[in-house]
Amino acid sequence: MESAAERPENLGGSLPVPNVQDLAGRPDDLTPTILRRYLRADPTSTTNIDQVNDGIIPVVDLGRLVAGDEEEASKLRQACEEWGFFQVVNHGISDDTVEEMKRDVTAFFNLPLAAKSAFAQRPGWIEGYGQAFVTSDDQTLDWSDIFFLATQPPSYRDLRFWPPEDGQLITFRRSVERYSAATQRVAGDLLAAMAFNLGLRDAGDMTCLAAAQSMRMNYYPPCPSPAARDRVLGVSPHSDAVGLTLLLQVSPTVAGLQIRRPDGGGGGGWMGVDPIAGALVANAGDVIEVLTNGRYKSIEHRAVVDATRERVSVAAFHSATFGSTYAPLHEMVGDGGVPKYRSITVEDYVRLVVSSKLDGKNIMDAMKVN
Ligand SMILES: O=C(O)CCC(=O)C(=O)O
Ligand SMILES: [Fe+2]
Repeated sequence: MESAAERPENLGGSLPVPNVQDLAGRPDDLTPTILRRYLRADPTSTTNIDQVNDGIIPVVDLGRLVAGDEEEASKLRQACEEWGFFQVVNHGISDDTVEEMKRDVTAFFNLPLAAKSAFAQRPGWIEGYGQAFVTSDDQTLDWSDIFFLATQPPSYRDLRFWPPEDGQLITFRRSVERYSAATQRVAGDLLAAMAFNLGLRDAGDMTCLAAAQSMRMNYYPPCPSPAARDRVLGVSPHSDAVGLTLLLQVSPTVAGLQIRRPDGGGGGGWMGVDPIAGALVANAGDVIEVLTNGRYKSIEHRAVVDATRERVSVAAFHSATFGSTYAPLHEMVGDGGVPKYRSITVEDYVRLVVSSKLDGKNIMDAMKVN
C-alpha cells in the first residue's frame, strides 16, 4: 500500500442548489416552479415497496465472523454473492459511540441555516454542507441535504468543515472521530472476511479498501406539499462508487432505504431495508465489483422520503487512499481470464465520480472494458 498522499486539489465539485430543509420549513413559499426541480416522472411513495420480500435481507454477526465461525462466513459469502447488501449485528461498536454520533449529527441538522452555512461546500470539492452530484441546472434534484466529511486517515480531514469544540456543537468532533474509527475497524474486519471467502492469498488486497473513509450525513425532511409528496425522492437510485459502505439509520422508526434486487427478484421492485436496532447496513460498492471482477456486485439503492417525519442517516464510505490504483485482482480474473473493468488511479476514479450524476450503475458502465 502506498502512503496516504494528500488529496489533489482539482477533483471537481457540485453546483449549488437550494437548501431542502429550509424549503420544507417554508411551505407557503414552495411554488410549483421551485418544486418542479424535485419531481420525478413516476410515483415514489413507499407503497411502491415490494412488501413480499421485506425482512429477508441477510444479517451477519460480526463477532462470530471474526471468531472464525464457518457458518457465519458462509452467510457473508451468500450475502455478498446474492445480495450485495446485509445488516451487521454484534459489531462491537459501543452503544455510547453510536448514540453520540446519532445525537450530534441530529444536532448539526437542527442548527439554524446560518450556523450550518458556516460549513457549506466550497466551489471545487464536495466536502461540507450542501448537495453532491449536481452537474447541470436542469437535472432532477434529490429531496435532501447532505453534510460530507473526509474522516480517515486523519491527514485527509479539513477541519474548516468540522464544527469546533468551542462552538454550538461541543462534542461533534469527538463523536465523529470515535464513530469513524469504530466503523473503519468494522469495515476492515468485513473486508478481511471477504478476502478469506474469495480465497485471496493476501487479505490486504481487500482490506486496503478500509484505509480511507468519508462520511455522508443525510437529512430528509418530509415534503409539505401533498401534491409533490409522492413524486420526490430523498436519494436517486445509485450504487455507491466506493469500496464498502456502512450505513447508520439514525431514526430507528423511520424507514427510507430501499434496494433493487440484483436479479430483479420480486418483480424488479424496490425492497425496504428497515432499521434494525443497533445494526449497521453494509453494502458492497462499485470498487468491490471492480476488484472482484464482477463476482461481488454493487447494488442499486435509493432513499424515499417519509410523508410526515424527518429521517437522518450516516453513510461511512470506505475506499483506498490516494496514490493507489483500482483494478480487477489477478486472482479474481484468473489465468487466461479477461478483466471486465479497466484499471484506474484513485484520483482519476474520484474525478470520474464527482463529475457524474448519481444515476444507477453509471460508474460501472464507465469502468467496463468494452
Ligand atoms: O439514507 C439512506 O438510507 C441511503 C443513503 C445513501 O444511499 C448514500 O448516502 O449513499
Ligand atoms: Fe448509497
